[in-house]
Amino acid sequence: MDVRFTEVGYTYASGVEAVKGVTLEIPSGQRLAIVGQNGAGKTTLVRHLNGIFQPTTGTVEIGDWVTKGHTIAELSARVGYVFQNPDEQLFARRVIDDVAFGPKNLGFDQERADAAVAAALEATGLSGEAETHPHHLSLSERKRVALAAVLAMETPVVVLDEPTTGQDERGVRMIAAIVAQLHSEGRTVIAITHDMDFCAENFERVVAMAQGEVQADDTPSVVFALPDVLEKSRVEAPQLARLADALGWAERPLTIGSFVDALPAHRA
Ligand SMILES: Nc1ncnc2c1ncn2[C@@H]1O[C@H](COP(=O)(O)OP(=O)(O)OP(=O)(O)O)[C@@H](O)[C@H]1O
Repeated sequence: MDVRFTEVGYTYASGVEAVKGVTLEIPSGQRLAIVGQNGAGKTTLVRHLNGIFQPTTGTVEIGDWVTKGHTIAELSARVGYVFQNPDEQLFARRVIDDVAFGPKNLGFDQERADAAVAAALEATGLSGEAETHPHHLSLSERKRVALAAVLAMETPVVVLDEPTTGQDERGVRMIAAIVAQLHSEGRTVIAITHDMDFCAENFERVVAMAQGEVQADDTPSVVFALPDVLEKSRVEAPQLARLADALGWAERPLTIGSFVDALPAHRA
């Protein structure tokens, strides 16, 4: 399902203008990463997608719905939103109840709900924790419970706010596999991330933000080669690009695959 921000502005009651005139058209099935320094307006922007925020100016559309005409409950059938902090999202005494809440609420029949919950627990590596109290899990596991709770809702749009923060290598790989799976199912994935390696490996489009505005909007190869944008958004290029730079290479591979491909040309 496609998503459209048109000239979106958002000003907090405090007077902080957190988002200024953002226009983005995100086609169905795209994987889009939003990057930028703390306070750039990333979270404020994506919170418009599930109706938590309504734009002060402009419009936000999810498929054929303008968010202003729909409740948060209605929007939750189209947009699954995984909070940066799982403790803002989880409330049940057992992992399985947190994950089953969304499908039940959306009116899935029992068979579909059970299958969706089992698949979400499996994808997040939590099948063995179904009966556990979320508070007995680590923060990184609770983040995966929050992710599972959204996956189980099978929404056409999935928003991930800092999905890899606090995850170990295995957790990051699990999340990358989930992004790939969502993509293969034609679902739209929008993620905020500070992890540029994760961004370069898993997303075909990067929006860099600073001070509430879009500074660049292109493929990772283009955005990570714009020094002014990186500086203004306080973003560093992925590690492999910095390694290539340090080695004196002209090209800037962003992923392990492209680095390996470039290697033979540099063997003396
Ligand atoms: N509840 C709020 N009330 C007033 N101002 C806020 C509120 N939440 C955020 N802001 C301000 O809005 C601006 C954008 O913040 P936002 O959290 O959207 O940025 P961000 O890019 O998501 O940052 P981070 O990477 O830290 O999550 C900042 O100046 C922030 O201080």
